[in-house]
This record gives sequence, C-alpha cells and structure tokens, in this order.
Amino acid sequence: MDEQFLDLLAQKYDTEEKIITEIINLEAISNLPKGTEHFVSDLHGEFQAFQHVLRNGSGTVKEKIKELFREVWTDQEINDIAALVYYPEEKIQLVIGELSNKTALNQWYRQTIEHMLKLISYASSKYTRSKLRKALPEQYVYIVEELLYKTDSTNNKDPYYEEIYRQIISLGQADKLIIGLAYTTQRLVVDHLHVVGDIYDRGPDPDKIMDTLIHYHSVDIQWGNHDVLWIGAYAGSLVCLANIIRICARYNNLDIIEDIYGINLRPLLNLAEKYYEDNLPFRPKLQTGHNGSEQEILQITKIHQAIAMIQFKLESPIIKRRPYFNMSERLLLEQIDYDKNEITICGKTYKLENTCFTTVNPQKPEQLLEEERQVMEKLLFSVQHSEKLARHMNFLMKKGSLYLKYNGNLLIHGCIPMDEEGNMEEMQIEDKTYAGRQLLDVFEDYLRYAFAHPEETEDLATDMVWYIWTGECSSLFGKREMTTFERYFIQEKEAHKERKNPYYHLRENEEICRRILQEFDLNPNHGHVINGHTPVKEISGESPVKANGKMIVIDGGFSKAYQSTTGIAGYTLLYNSFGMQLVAHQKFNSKEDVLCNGTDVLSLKRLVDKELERKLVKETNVGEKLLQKISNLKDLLDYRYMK
Ligand SMILES: O=P(O)(O)OC[C@H]1O[C@](O)(COP(=O)(O)O)[C@@H](O)[C@@H]1O
Ligand SMILES: [Mn+2]
Repeated sequence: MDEQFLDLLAQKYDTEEKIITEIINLEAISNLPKGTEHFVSDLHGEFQAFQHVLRNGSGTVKEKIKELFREVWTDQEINDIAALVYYPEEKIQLVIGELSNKTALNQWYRQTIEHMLKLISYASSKYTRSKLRKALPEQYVYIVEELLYKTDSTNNKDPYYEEIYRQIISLGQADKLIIGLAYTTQRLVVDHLHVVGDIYDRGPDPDKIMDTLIHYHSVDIQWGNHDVLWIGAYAGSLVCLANIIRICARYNNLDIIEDIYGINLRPLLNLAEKYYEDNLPFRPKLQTGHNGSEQEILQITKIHQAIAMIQFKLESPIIKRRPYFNMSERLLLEQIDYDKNEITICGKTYKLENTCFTTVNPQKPEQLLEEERQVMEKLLFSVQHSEKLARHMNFLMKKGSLYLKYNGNLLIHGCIPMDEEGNMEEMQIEDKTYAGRQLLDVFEDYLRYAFAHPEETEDLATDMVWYIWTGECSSLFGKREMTTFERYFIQEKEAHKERKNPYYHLRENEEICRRILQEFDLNPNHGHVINGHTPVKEISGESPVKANGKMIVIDGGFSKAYQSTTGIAGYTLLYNSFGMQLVAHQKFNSKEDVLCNGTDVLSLKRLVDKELERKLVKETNVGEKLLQKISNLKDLLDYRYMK
C-alpha cells in the first residue's frame, strides 16, 4: 500500500485506538442486513401521486405499523397513524379540530409520541444508532434518544421519563416533535431511492418532483427520454427546446415554462397570434382542474402549432448534417406536395389534414422565418438563464446517468438496442462503430459534453442529445421512428405506428436478459434488468415480471394520460434484505382522501425474488466500499503499529 496514502489516512486516525474502533464499527455495519432500495419510474410530473408513494414507502410504512400494532389496534387506528406518518402537518390539524378540549389533545400528544417512538425503534432495528441519529429531527435528538433507549428495568426512572413527555407538551413542542418523528419514519423505511427515468413532461409538477428529490436523503436517477429532452434544451439544442415547449402546450402545462421556470413566452405568443388559427389536433389535452377560458385555449392552440412547425423545420438540418443518424426518411417537410396537400412516407402517399404550413416556404421548407429564428434565440437565452432550471438540470446531471449497475442489477429507462437475433445493435458515429454497453457509454459522454458546453448549439454532442430522444439506436427511445408529424396531420392510424426495437419482445426471453447482464459485467444468476418507459398493460394481461424473473418493468404509468390503457396507476419495486417485491398501485385520488377516509389504496405485492439468506450490507455496493476502507485501515494498523 502506498505510504503517502497511509500517512494521509493516519492524519485522521492518529492513534491505534481510533483505528481499531473504526475497524470494529465498519465490520459491524457490514454485517447488518442491507437497507431497503425503492425503485420508481415514469413519474411524468405527477407530483401528488409520487409524493404519496414516497411518503408511504410503497406500503412499507403501513406494513411496519401493522406488524407492530395489528394485535391491539383497529383498522381505523392503523389508518390514522399511517396518515399521520405520511402527512403529519395536515393530520395534526385535523386531530386538533376534532378533539374538543385541551386534556383530550394532550392525552393524544402523549400517546402519539409514544407510538411514534415505538414505530421508529422498530423501523430502525436494522440500522446503527449513528444512522438513526442522523435521521432524527435535529433539535430533538437528545430527548428522543433518552426516550428511545430507556434501559432502566427497575422503573426508578419512570417519573423522569414522564416528566420529559409532560415538558414537551407543556412547552408547546409536541406538534413539531411528532412532525419530525413522522419524517424520520419515512426516511427509515427506505434507505435509497432509484428513479428509473421520465420525471418530466405530460403532468403538471415536474419541478416539485425535482425539489423533493434534491432534498431526499439518498437517490440516483437513470435519465428517461423526456429528461434528456430537457437536458438537451438547457444544453443548447434548439430542437429539444422546441419539443419541450410543444409537449407543455399539448398537455396544457405552459405555466411550467412560464411561471415555474420564468421563461418568457411572449415573443412566441406574438408569432403564434400572427400566423395561426384554431386547429383541432393542436387543442391542448385538458385535465380536470386545469380548464382554461376559451381564449386561453385558443392561445395555447396557436402556440402549439407555432412551436411544432419550428420543431419540424429544425429537425431537417440535423438529419442532413448527420447521415449516420439514418433519419433521411424523416425529412418530412421535403416530402410534402404542397399543392396537393399530400405527403409520401416510405413510398406511401397520404392526404394531409388540419395543416398549418403558413410559415413554410415549399422551396426551402426547413428555413425558419427570421421571426421564428429570433423567437428561438430569445427562448434559448431565457432557458439558459433560468436559475431554477439550472438548479434542476445540474441535479439531474449530478445524480443521473444513462444506466446504472447497482447491487448486481442493471437499471435502465428504455432498452438495450438489439437486432432480431438478439445481438447488440451497432451504430456508426463519425468513423467508428459502437454497440451494447460501449454505445451507451458513448451516448453518455456526448450528453455530458453537450451539457458542459451550452454555448455550442450545432455540434455533434448537442445533436446527439436529440438523437437520444428520437433516434432508432437510442437506448432511451427504443423505437424506429417518432411519428409526431403523422399524428397531427394524417388520419390513417397505420401512419402513426412507431415500430419498437426487437428488444421489447426479446426481453421476454431469459437467455437474452442473461446476455444483457453479462454485457454489463453483472452476474446473470443473481442480477435483474430493471426497466421503465413502456406502460405495462395489466388490463390486457401483460405481466411486469418477465424472462423468468430476470426482467422487471416498473413503468406502471403514474401518468394520468396513460392510466386508461394500463388499468392501474403504476408499479414500484422494493428490494430489501429478504428479496424483491413488486408493488402495484391503484389510482391515487388525493391527499385529502387519505387524510380523511384513510384510503391508501395499495398495493398488491408480488414477490419477485427471495434471497436464500438474508442479504447483508457487505454484499452490496456500499458494503464493497466499507470492506475497502476496512482493508486500508488494517494496512495502516500494520504500517504504524505492528512493525
Ligand atoms: O401520447 P403523447 O403525449 O402524444 O406522446 C406520444 C409520444 O411519446 C412517446 O411515446 C415517448 O414518450 P414515452 O417515453 O413516455 O413513451 C413517443 O414514442 C410518442 O410519439
Ligand atoms: Mn420514456
């Protein structure tokens, strides 16, 4: 071992006792059961449903409450304390409103604090005291530890403990303490969160999800195609920027752009007012609670057309300057017969309907009007100077990656591009060819480069971010083409079809999944591929667990827009020391419903994989680091004290 390194380490561990204490501590931690991992995906801006799943740990909170109190409590009592753990601030207010006098309320405080402490003690049984301490409400650590670690079997200290409770209540601290303990419980039931992509688009509150993730104790993100679109916009890709605005217009969410991220849409609106009229396929999808006035809807419809046409124009030059993107079939504006109002795609001619081509010059269809160019320039400036967007995008980059190997599993939002035979699909980029893991690594390198160079807007890295959104070899898109244009302007459904990468039927096959795991140097006997991206149509009998358990698809569609096709409101996955469990969620109504009626409609659990022996920290990624640290400390011990 390098002596310089050991000398550095010795600065921190400067006595034999310190080294030994740390070795004992780390060895002990390595032998604890592994913490619970929680996997969610395809949140699509649905903050309310997401935060509910996060707060209840996909049912883990209630499970712990039941294990502890089932014998003595009614269902109502169990629901009440569960709601208190999920939404403590609101639940306390409800209780205060219900209880008629101070004595009753104080009694409730006294009992509730005791119950919460029992729950915390139970939920933290597999953690060290130090880890629990870090999860406790900071200002009450001392008091809570006194109450948690009562060791007196003679009851001599009973009056002392009673006095602590009395003081907490009489000093008006009970609310704050209970709220703190509720958050501690939430934190204890889930050790680490994985978000397997698609935080953004369709739903109303992606920013709130981002803020929640930023404050979450332990999280990683596997980017989804929609997240990459937002990263691309921020990194200087005008076509990605046009896309995010188009999708926000389509889902009646332009206030995310304007009010939340502070991006001025006025220039775009002016352009839209000048060139566009009402047009059915561009009317926003309205969601309950978001219905605007007729005039607002008309404005959005116009913006939607303006930005969609800019998007289509911006695609052409990229397709032309990157022949290896293999997208020449998508030069759609050039395939239009503007006199006949027809388009020919892959040799087939279709009639165009509801067109809005006033800004298109048939001789040079890709050319932006000077006004359009200026609008995009202003929008990009605004996007790149939004403080909030910068914060959210930086966090996505810091915690995110295209795929992740974690505790033996492979986490990926979309797919591993393959050919029909199950070989890794090759893509040529400039003069090199890549496939499988190498291709994904190259995609990620380009994406990181583009993000680091927001001033470059037409370089390969920036174009590549758009390719990851929509290209046929993208590991996040997983389809041959994105038929956005066809869906707006062509009636025939056959033109709307987006052919999926063979991966999506091959992934049913265990051998293929084993091959994928091997491609990523993971043990195929133990590992799983964990996927998001494609809604699992439980309604039509599709199973989220595939390939003899090697493949787990957890996009259950938090997205309201997709719930009618899936029949449920999402899958999440839990992986604790006993094994993996898939949780199916029913549609989430509202927080109020949970608070008042105790409806916490979970969740059918399905065992995916059971560990033969309880899995310990030392067998995990974190454990690997601990074992390395132990080995370093042992070297230090030899070097300094055992000569
Ligand atoms: O239903 P919408 O919002 O029009 O979106 C459809 C588009 O979204 C995509 O499905 C991509 O989004 P997902 O990652 O959510 O699947 C495209 O393939 C398709 O063209
Ligand atoms: Mn997706």
